[in-house]
Amino acid sequence: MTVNDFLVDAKGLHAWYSSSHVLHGIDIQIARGQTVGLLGRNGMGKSTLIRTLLGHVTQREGNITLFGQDASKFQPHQVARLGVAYVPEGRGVFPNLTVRENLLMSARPGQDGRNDWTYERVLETFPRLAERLGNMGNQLSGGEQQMVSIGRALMTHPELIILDEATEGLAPLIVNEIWNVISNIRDSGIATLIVDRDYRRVLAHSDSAIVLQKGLVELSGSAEHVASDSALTKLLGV
Ligand SMILES: Nc1ncnc2c1ncn2[C@@H]1O[C@H](COP(=O)(O)OP(=O)(O)OP(=O)(O)O)[C@@H](O)[C@H]1O
Repeated sequence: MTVNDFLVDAKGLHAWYSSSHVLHGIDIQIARGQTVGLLGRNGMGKSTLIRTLLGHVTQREGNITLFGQDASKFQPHQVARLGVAYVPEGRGVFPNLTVRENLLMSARPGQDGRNDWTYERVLETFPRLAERLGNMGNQLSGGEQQMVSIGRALMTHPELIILDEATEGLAPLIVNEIWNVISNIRDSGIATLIVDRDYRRVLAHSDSAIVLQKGLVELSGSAEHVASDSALTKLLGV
């Protein structure tokens, strides 16, 4: 694999919130089309790692290469422009825009002109949304908001989608639907970084995984390797 095959190649990442040192030298790589699971107990630094890669955490050190470019000092809009879509914890749906407006607001073709995730395809993928196109964001259930958020991300034709706790607090049937969509995304060749509490499902849907403990990578490798490591359950506190 050549260097350019990595969409994300970050080395020695440190991050702080004021004087609180949260990431202590993390390496993470995501190859084109690859799904990477990011695991760790609460407060171990998963969201901070994501927000550091995206440029939201400004007190940071280390080297971040995104799509072959030095992005160590990039701001969030520069990262988004490269083709990185972020589905944040809490979903980020606009409450006073309709489902239709939420989906269409940021739609754009991919870097290479790719336009396969059309509005129609998103509605086929999430039939529930097709029934609620005129509803406001704040009239949607948590699951529907999550679907809007993922649909909107797909309509930006990203090379990489980052899903932070996409199934958090959702009913089991909706959780299954979201995981099916995650499989479809993977099959369609979009790289994905997934954070989710259900570590078994994360590992079943990932090519590789990294497990954080107190801002450091304690375990990493292929999903099979991580799943079979006897340290895993202890690191996750399960
Ligand atoms: N905005 C912030 N200001 C100060 N400290 C923060 C902030 N966000 C997170 N932290 C702290 O940074 C550490 C890492 O938090 P982070 O949210 O990255 O963990 P996480 O692994 O994503 O856990 P969770 O699943 O609970 O979100 C924690 O100690 C947390 O309290």
